Amino acid sequence: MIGIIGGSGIYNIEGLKDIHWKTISSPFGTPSDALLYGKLNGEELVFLPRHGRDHKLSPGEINYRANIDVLKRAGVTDILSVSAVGSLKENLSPGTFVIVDQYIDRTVSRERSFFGKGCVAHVSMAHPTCRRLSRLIHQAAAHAGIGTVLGGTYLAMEGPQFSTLAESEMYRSWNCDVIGMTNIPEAKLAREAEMCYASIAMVTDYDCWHPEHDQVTVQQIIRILTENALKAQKLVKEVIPQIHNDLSGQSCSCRFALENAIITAPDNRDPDKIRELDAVAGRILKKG
Ligand SMILES: CSC[C@H]1O[C@H](OP(=O)(O)O)[C@H](O)[C@@H]1O
Ligand SMILES: Nc1ncnc2[nH]cnc12
Repeated sequence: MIGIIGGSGIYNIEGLKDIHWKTISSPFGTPSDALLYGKLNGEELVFLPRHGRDHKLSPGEINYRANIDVLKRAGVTDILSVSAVGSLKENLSPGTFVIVDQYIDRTVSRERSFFGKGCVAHVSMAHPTCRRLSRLIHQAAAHAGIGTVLGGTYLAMEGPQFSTLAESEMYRSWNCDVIGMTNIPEAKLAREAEMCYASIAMVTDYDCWHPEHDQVTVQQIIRILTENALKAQKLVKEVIPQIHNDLSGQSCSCRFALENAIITAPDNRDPDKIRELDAVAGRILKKG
């Protein structure tokens, strides 16, 4: 099952048929919204608006753990994240789609793990997005005549305020490509939940560092997103069947991320914590 997390400006999936909203509860609290189930060209998917349907949650208020947990409970194996980002590179102009492959985490006040307090785990984040899914998106986009940049480092900032000029310059000196506020902890939690996660970052602005461009504003972001909405929807439509048909997903390493990650011995694990982890870590915990 494919799950799409829609960011700013993406509050539905066009052409989705047989739709219904379903509220799924999570031991990790309240997710951003109910899940929208539907079929796109006959293939079932679920959609979750990251900030809620009415965009009422700021990046730091989103319950990322609950979001990933309910997607896992819905049977989602592959997550496509769609996000608005600022550009930190001259050549990544507004309108460019970047398929993110690295993150630098500068967020400060978010729950970033399902584990701890009774069951400790350490997963690898060396390659934080799914390379298989990312390649499928890149190929499907090319097939649809949509140019995408395969690979790019996303600087995850806390927000909700945009960066200062000094911060923006510092992130540029770190060779980051794009900047946003939401992909972390989402990508970390998807990895802990053994789900494939890929991120389509749509460049909407040059943040505040570019001498020939005004500082970023929400109005500017929405204008660029509206201009690119069709392209994003087309890309999603193109890639869904490719993901469905890719049988190699079943053996993708993302799906086994917890294989050697839990350090707390079975006898020492807190039963309440284990119950909380029933969906995200069910596969591995059943093994004992
Ligand atoms: C409305 S602009 C800032 C906002 O947009 C991005 O969110 P998302 O990744 O959900 O598209 C950015 O990270 C900020 O949260
Ligand atoms: N410049 C920017 N900084 C952080 N998040 C963003 N989302 C879109 N543009 C952004």
